[in-house]
Amino acid sequence: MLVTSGRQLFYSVFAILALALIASAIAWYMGPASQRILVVFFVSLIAVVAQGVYCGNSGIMSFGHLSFMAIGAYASSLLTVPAMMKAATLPKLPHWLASTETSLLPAILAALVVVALVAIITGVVVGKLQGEAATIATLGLLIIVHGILIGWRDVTRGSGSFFGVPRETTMWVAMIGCVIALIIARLYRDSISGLKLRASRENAIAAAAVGVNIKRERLVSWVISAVLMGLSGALMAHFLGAFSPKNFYFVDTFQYLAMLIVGGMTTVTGAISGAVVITIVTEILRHLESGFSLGFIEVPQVFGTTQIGIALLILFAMFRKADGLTGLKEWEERFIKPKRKILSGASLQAAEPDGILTSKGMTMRFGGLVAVNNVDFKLMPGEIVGLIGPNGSGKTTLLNMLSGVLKPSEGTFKIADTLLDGVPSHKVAEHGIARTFQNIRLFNHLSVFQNVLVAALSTRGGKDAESRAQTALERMGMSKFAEMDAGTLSYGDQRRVEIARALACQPSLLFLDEPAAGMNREETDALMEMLRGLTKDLGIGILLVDHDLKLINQLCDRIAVLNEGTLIAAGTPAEIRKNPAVVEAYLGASTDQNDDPEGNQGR
Ligand SMILES: Nc1ncnc2c1ncn2[C@@H]1O[C@H](COP(=O)(O)OP(=O)(O)OP(=O)(O)O)[C@@H](O)[C@H]1O
Repeated sequence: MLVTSGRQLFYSVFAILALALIASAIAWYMGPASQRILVVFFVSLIAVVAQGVYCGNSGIMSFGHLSFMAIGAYASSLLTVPAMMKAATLPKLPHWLASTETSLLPAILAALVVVALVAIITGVVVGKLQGEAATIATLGLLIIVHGILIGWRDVTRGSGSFFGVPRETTMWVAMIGCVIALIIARLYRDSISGLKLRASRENAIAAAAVGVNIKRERLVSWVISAVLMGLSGALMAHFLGAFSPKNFYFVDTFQYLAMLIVGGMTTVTGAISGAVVITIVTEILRHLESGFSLGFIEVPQVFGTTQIGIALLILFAMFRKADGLTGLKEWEERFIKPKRKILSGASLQAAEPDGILTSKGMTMRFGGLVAVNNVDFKLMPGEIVGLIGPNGSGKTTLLNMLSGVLKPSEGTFKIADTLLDGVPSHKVAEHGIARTFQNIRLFNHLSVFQNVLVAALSTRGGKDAESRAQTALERMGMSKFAEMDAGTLSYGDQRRVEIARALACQPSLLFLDEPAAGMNREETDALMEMLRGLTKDLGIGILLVDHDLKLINQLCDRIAVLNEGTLIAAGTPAEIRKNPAVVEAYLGASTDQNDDPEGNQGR
């Protein structure tokens, strides 16, 4: 399923086809030299867009993707090189491989299967790592595969040239391959998997909290990008006719990444723009590299002019256009407004009305600091419980444990009879717990609608996702902002969108971490009404952390008080107001609670 407007996709695919055909027609008219440049451009563009599928959507830079290009090149060439040639140049090949001689298409398909298998294995390993560690692992992959290619002489001819490959990548073959790759990359970006991955790139903790299985989505994009990379390698091999491991190492990695960075990592538009700019600059600099005359002065030959020029271009892009020349949006997302069908309102009723949360002995230690100490706690659907305490008393840490963001040092918690301690955040979300964050964690560069849709798609098996997303936005009064980027909204609206995103999960229990922060009194009162509605109409149980004691007192059925990580009191608002331990710890011993029955001091 695709999650973008059909209109936008139609224009995108149409533009890809039109551009490819126009470029091919011009090159065909201009002759063989132009056609050769265009073949290299098309094949390079496949590699760039392939890297974008992983790097752009996941936000993790990969230095290792040329390994897949190499595997695609060698695997397909081993199948297409004539048997007689193989007998002469690779005498130690296994018999079945030495005698196999296929045409280009089956060879490519077989090579892509090999690439996909290697990608699945390496993807599982790389997927265990985060951020820079994952990037370094991809660098390791590049070096390992390069080493294998050099060492496996019987199959690859080592560091020597692998020659005799039929030159079957014509301009039209390269064009078809490129168009297929671009369309796959574009469709992937707006597939359910692509959207979830982009959400995790924006904010991994929030994505997991709404049910996104980030490891799985990264693996999917890794495999798709590897297969496209393999296609690029196979086509490159059958264009060059001869190649060696150094064609798939650092220099070309740098070249393709430069195209991606300069154009814009996250879009197909960016990949195309980057490939065009770098190809033109490379062609110009290559001509200048051997020296040139300015009329009055002779500029001598300078080796490395091309690489230096591209590096300067990257620096320029980093300083002036950090998101690349085309930014974070596809061209059609900027110019063509999506049309959404209004779907009949899906119910956001608590999906597990008997999903009672019970925790026992919850403890969290950060080194020597006990942030939460042996806390027992209960929350039922349909009730609102306030969690209060001075700054640093452990409220957010408790919420983080109960939502799977942090693994408790000790203690257990369960929903109904299902034990959840140690369960990752995305699985906790599937059991009916949704949350918002103290420091707003929206997917800033996704639209408001996409923010909420990700949550709906990732929970309840994705059933009625669009309809749930629309209903959640309506309930929070945010429908009017649906197509705006979430990061551009005011603070208060961002908090409302975060609650709408949590509601789209159709939770039984909702944790709100300081939802009224940044709101004025009027907005806070409206929020209070809205939260009451959630418990009454939908039967959702709310755990509310806030320093606004007026809000807590007026809204909550029960209040739990933490001090220095320990639960010091629990009871009705009236009981808590009279509790001397609370007054002592929370309001300060000198404060007479009767002076302020609304308890506004803690704000
Ligand atoms: N990831 C972490 N690593 C180390 N210490 C942490 C971490 N998270 C929280 N702490 C510490 O644990 C204690 C409890 O922090 P927590 O944020 O849970 O308190 P809080 O009651 O939510 O505070 P506030 O009301 O200011 O939000 C603090 O001393 C804090 O510095």
